[in-house]
Amino acid sequence: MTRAYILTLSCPDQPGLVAEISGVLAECGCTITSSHQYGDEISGRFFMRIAFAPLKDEVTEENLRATIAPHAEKFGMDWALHDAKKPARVLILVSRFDHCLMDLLYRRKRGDLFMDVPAVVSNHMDAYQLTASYNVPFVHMPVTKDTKAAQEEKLLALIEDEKIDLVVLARYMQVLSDDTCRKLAGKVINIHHSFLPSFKGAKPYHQAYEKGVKIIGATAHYVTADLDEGPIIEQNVARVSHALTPDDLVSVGRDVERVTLAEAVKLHLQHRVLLNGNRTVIFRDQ
Ligand SMILES: Nc1nc2c(c(=O)[nH]1)N[C@@H](CN(C=O)c1ccc(C(=O)N[C@@H](CCC(=O)O)C(=O)O)cc1)CN2
Repeated sequence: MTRAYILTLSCPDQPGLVAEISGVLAECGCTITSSHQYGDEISGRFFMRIAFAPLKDEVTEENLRATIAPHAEKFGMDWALHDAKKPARVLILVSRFDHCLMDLLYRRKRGDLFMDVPAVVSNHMDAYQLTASYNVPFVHMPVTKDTKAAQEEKLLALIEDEKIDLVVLARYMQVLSDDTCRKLAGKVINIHHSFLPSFKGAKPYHQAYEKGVKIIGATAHYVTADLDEGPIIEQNVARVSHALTPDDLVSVGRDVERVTLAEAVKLHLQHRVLLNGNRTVIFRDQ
Protein backbone atom coordinates (compact mmCIF):
# COMPACT_ATOMS: atom_id res chain seq x y z
CA MET A 1 0.00 0.00 0.00
CA THR A 2 1.46 3.40 -0.93
CA ARG A 3 2.17 5.39 2.15
CA ALA A 4 1.33 9.06 2.60
CA TYR A 5 1.84 11.49 5.44
CA ILE A 6 0.74 15.01 6.35
CA LEU A 7 2.99 17.36 8.31
CA THR A 8 1.41 20.39 9.94
CA LEU A 9 3.40 23.03 11.77
CA SER A 10 3.38 26.56 13.12
CA CYS A 11 6.20 28.68 14.54
CA PRO A 12 7.50 32.24 14.74
CA ASP A 13 7.87 33.43 11.14
CA GLN A 14 11.41 33.81 9.77
CA PRO A 15 13.22 33.37 6.44
CA GLY A 16 14.14 29.87 5.26
CA LEU A 17 11.32 27.84 6.84
CA VAL A 18 9.93 26.41 3.58
CA ALA A 19 13.42 25.59 2.29
CA GLU A 20 14.31 23.95 5.64
CA ILE A 21 11.27 21.68 5.78
CA SER A 22 11.22 20.74 2.09
CA GLY A 23 14.97 20.08 2.37
CA VAL A 24 14.41 17.71 5.31
CA LEU A 25 11.78 15.76 3.39
CA ALA A 26 14.00 15.55 0.30
CA GLU A 27 16.82 14.32 2.57
CA CYS A 28 14.43 11.56 3.75
CA GLY A 29 13.72 10.53 0.15
CA CYS A 30 10.15 11.85 0.18
CA THR A 31 8.20 13.58 -2.60
CA ILE A 32 5.89 16.49 -1.72
CA THR A 33 2.38 16.04 -3.16
CA SER A 34 0.86 19.31 -1.89
CA SER A 35 2.09 22.24 0.17
CA HIS A 36 0.37 25.27 1.71
CA GLN A 37 1.88 27.99 3.89
CA TYR A 38 0.75 31.25 5.44
CA GLY A 39 2.55 33.97 7.38
CA ASP A 40 0.33 35.94 9.77
CA GLU A 41 1.83 39.45 9.83
CA ILE A 42 -0.15 40.44 12.95
CA SER A 43 0.72 37.44 15.15
CA GLY A 44 4.12 36.99 13.47
CA ARG A 45 3.44 33.26 13.19
CA PHE A 46 4.02 30.97 10.21
CA PHE A 47 1.72 28.06 9.35
CA MET A 48 2.36 25.16 6.99
CA ARG A 49 0.75 21.92 5.78
CA ILE A 50 2.72 19.51 3.61
CA ALA A 51 1.39 16.27 2.15
CA PHE A 52 4.16 13.91 1.06
CA ALA A 53 4.98 10.30 0.23
CA PRO A 54 8.16 8.31 0.97
CA LEU A 55 9.82 6.89 -2.15
CA LYS A 56 11.90 4.35 -0.24
CA ASP A 57 10.55 1.45 1.92
CA GLU A 58 13.13 2.06 4.62
CA VAL A 59 11.54 5.44 5.37
CA THR A 60 9.20 4.83 8.32
CA GLU A 61 6.95 7.13 10.40
CA GLU A 62 9.35 6.61 13.30
CA ASN A 63 12.49 7.71 11.44
CA LEU A 64 10.57 10.55 9.81
CA ARG A 65 9.74 11.86 13.28
CA ALA A 66 13.34 11.40 14.42
CA THR A 67 14.62 13.34 11.38
CA ILE A 68 12.08 16.19 11.59
CA ALA A 69 12.34 16.72 15.39
CA PRO A 70 15.75 18.53 15.59
CA HIS A 71 14.83 20.86 12.71
CA ALA A 72 11.47 21.63 14.32
CA GLU A 73 13.15 22.32 17.65
CA LYS A 74 15.62 24.71 15.99
CA PHE A 75 12.71 26.87 14.81
CA GLY A 76 10.50 26.46 17.91
CA MET A 77 7.83 24.66 15.87
CA ASP A 78 4.56 23.18 17.11
CA TRP A 79 4.28 20.28 14.71
CA ALA A 80 2.37 17.07 14.08
CA LEU A 81 2.91 14.19 11.65
CA HIS A 82 -0.19 12.30 10.53
CA ASP A 83 -0.53 8.96 8.67
CA ALA A 84 -2.88 9.94 5.81
CA LYS A 85 -3.88 6.32 5.28
CA LYS A 86 -5.08 5.79 8.85
CA PRO A 87 -8.74 6.72 9.44
CA ALA A 88 -9.43 8.92 12.47
CA ARG A 89 -11.61 7.48 15.24
CA VAL A 90 -14.57 9.84 15.67
CA LEU A 91 -17.13 9.82 18.51
CA ILE A 92 -20.40 11.57 17.61
CA LEU A 93 -22.61 13.10 20.33
CA VAL A 94 -26.25 13.99 19.62
CA SER A 95 -29.38 14.96 21.57
CA ARG A 96 -32.83 14.85 19.90
CA PHE A 97 -32.23 16.34 16.40
CA ASP A 98 -30.54 13.74 14.14
CA HIS A 99 -30.07 15.59 10.82
CA CYS A 100 -26.35 16.27 11.35
CA LEU A 101 -25.73 12.73 12.66
CA MET A 102 -27.49 11.23 9.64
CA ASP A 103 -25.43 13.36 7.27
CA LEU A 104 -22.12 12.36 8.88
CA LEU A 105 -22.96 8.63 8.91
CA TYR A 106 -24.10 8.78 5.28
CA ARG A 107 -20.98 10.63 4.12
CA ARG A 108 -18.82 8.07 5.96
CA LYS A 109 -20.70 5.20 4.30
CA ARG A 110 -20.14 6.85 0.89
CA GLY A 111 -16.41 7.33 1.67
CA ASP A 112 -16.66 11.14 1.64
CA LEU A 113 -15.45 11.25 5.24
CA PHE A 114 -12.38 9.08 5.94
CA MET A 115 -13.17 8.09 9.53
CA ASP A 116 -14.24 5.24 11.77
CA VAL A 117 -17.16 5.83 14.17
CA PRO A 118 -16.76 3.44 17.12
CA ALA A 119 -19.93 4.77 18.77
CA VAL A 120 -22.65 7.42 18.93
CA VAL A 121 -23.43 8.87 22.38
CA SER A 122 -26.73 10.55 23.26
CA ASN A 123 -28.52 11.91 26.31
CA HIS A 124 -31.80 10.79 24.66
CA MET A 125 -32.96 7.69 22.75
CA ASP A 126 -34.29 9.55 19.68
CA ALA A 127 -31.26 8.74 17.48
CA TYR A 128 -31.07 5.04 18.43
CA GLN A 129 -32.82 3.66 15.30
CA LEU A 130 -30.82 5.81 12.89
CA THR A 131 -27.55 4.80 14.55
CA ALA A 132 -28.51 1.13 14.54
CA SER A 133 -29.36 1.35 10.83
CA TYR A 134 -25.68 2.18 10.20
CA ASN A 135 -24.52 -0.70 12.45
CA VAL A 136 -22.86 1.77 14.83
CA PRO A 137 -23.00 1.10 18.61
CA PHE A 138 -25.30 3.50 20.51
CA VAL A 139 -24.42 4.64 24.04
CA HIS A 140 -27.24 6.22 26.05
CA MET A 141 -25.94 8.74 28.62
CA PRO A 142 -28.91 10.63 30.10
CA VAL A 143 -27.78 13.89 31.74
CA THR A 144 -29.43 15.71 34.64
CA LYS A 145 -28.00 18.50 36.80
CA ASP A 146 -27.13 15.84 39.43
CA THR A 147 -25.60 13.27 37.06
CA LYS A 148 -23.76 15.66 34.70
CA ALA A 149 -20.31 15.32 36.33
CA ALA A 150 -20.51 11.52 36.57
CA GLN A 151 -21.74 11.22 32.97
CA GLU A 152 -18.86 13.40 31.75
CA GLU A 153 -16.41 11.08 33.56
CA LYS A 154 -18.02 8.12 31.72
CA LEU A 155 -17.70 10.06 28.47
CA LEU A 156 -14.00 10.76 29.08
CA ALA A 157 -13.42 7.08 29.91
CA LEU A 158 -15.12 6.03 26.66
CA ILE A 159 -12.99 8.50 24.69
CA GLU A 160 -9.83 7.02 26.24
CA ASP A 161 -10.89 3.37 25.92
CA GLU A 162 -11.88 3.83 22.27
CA LYS A 163 -8.74 5.85 21.45
CA ILE A 164 -10.94 8.63 20.04
CA ASP A 165 -9.17 11.25 17.88
CA LEU A 166 -12.14 13.61 17.40
CA VAL A 167 -15.43 14.27 19.21
CA VAL A 168 -18.22 15.81 17.13
CA LEU A 169 -21.16 17.54 18.84
CA ALA A 170 -23.80 16.98 16.17
CA ARG A 171 -26.55 19.00 17.90
CA TYR A 172 -25.62 17.80 21.36
CA MET A 173 -27.43 20.19 23.67
CA GLN A 174 -25.46 19.88 26.89
CA VAL A 175 -22.70 22.32 27.86
CA LEU A 176 -19.40 20.48 28.50
CA SER A 177 -17.59 21.45 31.71
CA ASP A 178 -14.42 23.57 31.77
CA ASP A 179 -12.41 20.52 32.89
CA THR A 180 -13.66 18.36 30.01
CA CYS A 181 -12.99 21.18 27.53
CA ARG A 182 -9.42 21.51 28.83
CA LYS A 183 -8.82 17.74 28.58
CA LEU A 184 -10.20 17.64 25.01
CA ALA A 185 -8.79 20.94 23.71
CA GLY A 186 -8.66 21.01 19.88
CA LYS A 187 -10.41 17.60 19.66
CA VAL A 188 -14.10 18.66 19.89
CA ILE A 189 -16.04 20.26 17.02
CA ASN A 190 -19.55 21.69 17.60
CA ILE A 191 -22.20 22.84 15.15
CA HIS A 192 -23.93 25.99 16.42
CA HIS A 193 -27.21 26.76 14.68
CA SER A 194 -26.54 30.46 14.05
CA PHE A 195 -24.10 32.68 12.15
CA LEU A 196 -21.83 33.41 15.13
CA PRO A 197 -21.25 35.69 16.91
CA SER A 198 -24.97 36.38 16.52
CA PHE A 199 -27.50 34.47 18.57
CA LYS A 200 -25.44 32.42 20.99
CA GLY A 201 -27.14 29.94 23.32
CA ALA A 202 -29.74 27.20 23.05
CA LYS A 203 -32.48 28.92 20.99
CA PRO A 204 -30.83 30.89 18.14
CA TYR A 205 -33.68 30.48 15.61
CA HIS A 206 -36.17 32.07 18.00
CA GLN A 207 -33.68 34.89 18.63
CA ALA A 208 -33.30 35.32 14.85
CA TYR A 209 -37.07 35.37 14.36
CA GLU A 210 -37.49 38.04 17.04
CA LYS A 211 -34.79 40.15 15.36
CA GLY A 212 -36.38 39.74 11.93
CA VAL A 213 -33.08 38.92 10.26
CA LYS A 214 -33.02 38.22 6.50
CA ILE A 215 -30.10 35.84 6.66
CA ILE A 216 -29.61 32.90 9.04
CA GLY A 217 -26.64 30.58 9.26
CA ALA A 218 -24.66 27.89 11.00
CA THR A 219 -21.17 27.82 12.49
CA ALA A 220 -18.84 24.88 13.10
CA HIS A 221 -16.21 25.64 15.72
CA TYR A 222 -13.82 23.99 18.14
CA VAL A 223 -15.36 23.75 21.61
CA THR A 224 -13.91 25.76 24.48
CA ALA A 225 -15.14 26.43 28.00
CA ASP A 226 -16.60 29.72 26.71
CA LEU A 227 -19.97 28.73 25.23
CA ASP A 228 -20.18 29.30 21.45
CA GLU A 229 -16.86 31.21 21.53
CA GLY A 230 -14.39 28.61 20.21
CA PRO A 231 -12.22 29.02 17.06
CA ILE A 232 -14.44 29.02 13.97
CA ILE A 233 -13.74 26.39 11.28
CA GLU A 234 -16.63 26.84 8.81
CA GLN A 235 -19.76 28.98 8.36
CA ASN A 236 -22.64 29.06 5.87
CA VAL A 237 -25.80 31.14 5.47
CA ALA A 238 -29.24 31.07 3.84
CA ARG A 239 -31.58 33.95 2.96
CA VAL A 240 -34.92 33.98 4.76
CA SER A 241 -37.99 36.19 4.55
CA HIS A 242 -40.47 37.84 6.93
CA ALA A 243 -42.96 35.11 6.03
CA LEU A 244 -41.04 32.34 7.80
CA THR A 245 -42.05 31.24 11.29
CA PRO A 246 -39.47 30.10 13.87
CA ASP A 247 -40.24 26.50 12.88
CA ASP A 248 -39.65 27.39 9.22
CA LEU A 249 -36.27 28.85 10.20
CA VAL A 250 -35.43 25.60 12.02
CA SER A 251 -36.28 23.70 8.83
CA VAL A 252 -34.20 25.98 6.57
CA GLY A 253 -31.37 25.78 9.07
CA ARG A 254 -31.17 21.98 9.06
CA ASP A 255 -29.51 21.80 5.63
CA VAL A 256 -27.17 24.69 6.45
CA GLU A 257 -26.13 22.99 9.71
CA ARG A 258 -25.45 19.55 8.26
CA VAL A 259 -23.44 20.86 5.29
CA THR A 260 -21.42 23.20 7.53
CA LEU A 261 -20.58 20.51 10.09
CA ALA A 262 -19.66 17.92 7.44
CA GLU A 263 -17.27 20.36 5.75
CA ALA A 264 -15.64 21.29 9.07
CA VAL A 265 -15.19 17.62 9.99
CA LYS A 266 -13.69 16.88 6.56
CA LEU A 267 -11.24 19.79 6.85
CA HIS A 268 -10.20 18.61 10.34
CA LEU A 269 -9.80 14.95 9.24
CA GLN A 270 -7.57 16.09 6.35
CA HIS A 271 -5.44 18.13 8.80
CA ARG A 272 -6.30 21.33 6.90
CA VAL A 273 -7.21 23.31 10.08
CA LEU A 274 -4.42 24.92 12.12
CA LEU A 275 -5.12 26.87 15.30
CA ASN A 276 -3.95 30.51 15.36
CA GLY A 277 -4.84 31.71 18.88
CA ASN A 278 -8.66 31.86 18.99
CA ARG A 279 -8.76 31.82 15.20
CA THR A 280 -8.01 29.20 12.55
CA VAL A 281 -5.90 28.96 9.39
CA ILE A 282 -7.65 26.75 6.79
CA PHE A 283 -5.58 25.17 3.99
CA ARG A 284 -8.15 24.08 1.37
CA ASP A 285 -7.02 22.11 -1.68
CA GLN A 286 -8.82 24.37 -4.13
N1 LIG B 1 -18.23 23.90 26.67
C1 LIG B 1 -19.07 23.93 25.63
N2 LIG B 1 -20.01 22.99 25.52
C2 LIG B 1 -20.85 23.01 24.46
C3 LIG B 1 -20.76 24.04 23.50
C4 LIG B 1 -19.71 25.00 23.62
O1 LIG B 1 -19.56 25.91 22.78
N3 LIG B 1 -18.89 24.91 24.70
N4 LIG B 1 -21.71 24.11 22.47
C5 LIG B 1 -22.92 23.37 22.76
C6 LIG B 1 -23.95 23.42 21.70
N5 LIG B 1 -24.79 24.59 21.87
C7 LIG B 1 -24.80 25.51 20.91
O2 LIG B 1 -24.25 25.31 19.83
C8 LIG B 1 -25.54 24.76 23.06
C9 LIG B 1 -26.09 23.68 23.64
C10 LIG B 1 -26.82 23.82 24.83
C11 LIG B 1 -26.99 25.04 25.42
C12 LIG B 1 -27.74 25.15 26.70
O3 LIG B 1 -27.97 26.20 27.20
N6 LIG B 1 -28.08 23.95 27.24
C13 LIG B 1 -28.78 23.89 28.51
C14 LIG B 1 -29.63 22.64 28.52
C15 LIG B 1 -30.51 22.58 27.31
C16 LIG B 1 -31.23 21.27 27.22
O4 LIG B 1 -31.14 20.43 28.11
O5 LIG B 1 -31.88 21.12 26.17
C17 LIG B 1 -27.76 23.65 29.61
O6 LIG B 1 -26.78 22.97 29.32
O7 LIG B 1 -28.09 24.08 30.72
C18 LIG B 1 -26.41 26.13 24.81
C19 LIG B 1 -25.70 26.01 23.61
C20 LIG B 1 -22.63 21.97 23.18
N7 LIG B 1 -21.79 22.03 24.35
